[in-house]
Amino acid sequence: MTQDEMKKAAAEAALAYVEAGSIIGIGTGSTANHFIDLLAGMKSKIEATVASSLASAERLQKHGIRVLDLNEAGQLALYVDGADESNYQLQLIKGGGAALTREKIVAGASDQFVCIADGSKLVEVLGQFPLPIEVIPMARELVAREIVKLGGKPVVRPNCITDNGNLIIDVQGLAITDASSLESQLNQIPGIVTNGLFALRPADVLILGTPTGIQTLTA
Ligand SMILES: O=C[C@H](O)[C@H](O)[C@H](O)COP(=O)(O)O
Repeated sequence: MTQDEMKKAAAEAALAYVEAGSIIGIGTGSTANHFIDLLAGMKSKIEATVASSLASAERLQKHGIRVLDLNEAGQLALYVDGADESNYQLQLIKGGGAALTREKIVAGASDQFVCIADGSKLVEVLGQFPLPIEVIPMARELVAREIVKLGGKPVVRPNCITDNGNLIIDVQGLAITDASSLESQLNQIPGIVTNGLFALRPADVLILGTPTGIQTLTA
């Protein structure tokens, strides 16, 4: 089974969490794209979606799935999205596709967060994947200096402007043993819009596609 087939298997398993008549929050990335494509097969059963990126909104609309602004939709029952890493507490690193801020907003507006990924994303300690941080452009150098003080190596992601018009700084070299504290600490630095740690609001369910089948972890 390829990595992409495992992503697709996880996305398929997440369909079981979709309740008829509901509005569903939709993440971003290759795994979320599988979920969107599969959701198209049951689009008449749901009311609408809220997308965490312009790319996901476009893909949903191409399938004829209704996309609402979050402000119109209110509290959502379910959010389905991928991740770059998860630990066993279902704390995540996200933002490899630069959509972390909108993803965190939609996850925060959802009662249940079902994360879908291939098995390689499950790790003991977060931080092998560089931590993405969305930064307002004028604060780039300030934020980079503060990250160095925290022991990280900041790398501005080339040719990347987020849907919100900001930069992404990827932070290498962090072994993240207290993800909640680091998430809060980073968000205190002026110019950081948000960081890619989803620890204060982790996933509720993690569905992993593995070579031997689906593995489901719950918080
Ligand atoms: O910004 C992008 C998101 O956080 C994605 O959910 C994450 O990068 C995982 O992407 P993929 O499903 O392509 O591995």
